[in-house]
Amino acid sequence: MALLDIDKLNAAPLRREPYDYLVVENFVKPEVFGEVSRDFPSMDVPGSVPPSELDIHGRFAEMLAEMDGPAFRQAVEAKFGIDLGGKPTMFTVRGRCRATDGKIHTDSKSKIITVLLYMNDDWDADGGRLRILNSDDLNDVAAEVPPNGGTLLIFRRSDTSYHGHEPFEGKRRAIQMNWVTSGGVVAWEQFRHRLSAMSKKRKAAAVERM
Ligand SMILES: O=C(O)CCC(=O)C(=O)O
Ligand SMILES: [Fe+2]
Repeated sequence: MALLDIDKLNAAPLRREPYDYLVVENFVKPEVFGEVSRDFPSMDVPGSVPPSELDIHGRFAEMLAEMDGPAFRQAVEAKFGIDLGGKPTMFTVRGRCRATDGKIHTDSKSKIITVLLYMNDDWDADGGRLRILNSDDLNDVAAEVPPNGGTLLIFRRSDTSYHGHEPFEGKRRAIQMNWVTSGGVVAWEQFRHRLSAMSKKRKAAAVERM
């Protein structure tokens, strides 16, 4: 059975202002969300981690495979009027938010489309709600997306695709998927993540020795 509600994505309006984006609540079908959430990989590090560094299994693995499959790609292509054939995908997973996360940015130029899929239960906190911004000002808000379980946000990266959120510290689960310009980008990003993970482990070991 499909875990993702592609029909709901097809029916969602594409917003054009301040840049191209759309939001779909309950994109992960509510009847399977609990199982997907149960299989979310356990993560002890903050920051975004590539799936290759995690124990990806069960329903969560099935869901990533669906996101990486042709039905989802074709729906995004139709919605955004874009050809993603031959463009590699890149995934990262986040389990925790640091107080320093959420600063305004547009995403790097190598990203063509950014997909965010949130995996929290209902979100009560004031912080951590992603804002689609009209400018590089966190109060110049076009839309706010609470990272509730199953909510999908997709936007077309551009020099003005400003987004960010008020600080939040603690458990905040999200999957980011990008279609990127080339395979070299994916290799470079994975290398960068590995370096960063190594340096975090070294720091943790140094603290233990103290
Ligand atoms: O977690 C989010 O809501 C957004 C994260 C983000 O913008 C990023 O990692 O580039
Ligand atoms: Fe971003």
